[in-house]
Amino acid sequence: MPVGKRIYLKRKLPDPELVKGFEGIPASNVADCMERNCAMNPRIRLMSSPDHEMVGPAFTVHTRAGDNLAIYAALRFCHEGDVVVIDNEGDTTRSLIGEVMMSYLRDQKKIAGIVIDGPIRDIDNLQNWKLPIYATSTTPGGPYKEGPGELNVPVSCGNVSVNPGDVILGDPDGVICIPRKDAPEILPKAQAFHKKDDEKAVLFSQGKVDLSWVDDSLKNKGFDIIDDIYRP
Ligand SMILES: O=C([O-])CC(=O)C(=O)O
Ligand SMILES: [Mg+2]
Repeated sequence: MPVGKRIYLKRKLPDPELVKGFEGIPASNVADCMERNCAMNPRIRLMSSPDHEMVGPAFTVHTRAGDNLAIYAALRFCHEGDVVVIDNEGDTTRSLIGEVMMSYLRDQKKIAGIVIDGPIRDIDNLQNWKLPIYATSTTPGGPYKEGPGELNVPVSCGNVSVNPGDVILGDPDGVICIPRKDAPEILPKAQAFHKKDDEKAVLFSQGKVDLSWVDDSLKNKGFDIIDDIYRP
């Protein structure tokens, strides 16, 4: 098996009902149930205009920096409902994908979304699409198509480890990764957290909140509250 050029067609997949369960829960609420320790770096941001959250199992791509042969391979082998997650070795100089490839992924493969740790192009059209597209930036400079690269191996995307079949959740705040084996434990916690968070926002808006802990914390940490102006 040529390490660096392996295309795994199979992944362990999460229960589809479980994946569906995350729909409608803000990524921030789920992240809070994972000790706030699962969010991709904010360099990866929403580039399109979806009217829904992105959720689906990760179809992972490790591509050579600035090269999209492995992404073309993903076009062949990914499945409906997948979130295609692309590790581009941190390159920021070449777009990996544009409107042409995206059209195939949206209309033929019917993926749930795509997360690219690197630039894209053709943003004038893609920015209006409903397909959730996350990427770092844009550049007209295009990719090469030489390889190597691998599909459905562990990758690093936005500084987060993603395994094939992990649950990927994205909303306008950004993207998180919920490891497949942890997802059944996280879902009920996130559902409860979401309900409580909504209630908390209403109470805060009405001023029905006890903030005395802030005073205690400031005191314990040695803050100085000064009843004067700052003099440079
Ligand atoms: O040239 C490429 O490989 C990528 C591209 O612009 C497109 O998909 O529209
Ligand atoms: Mg193009």
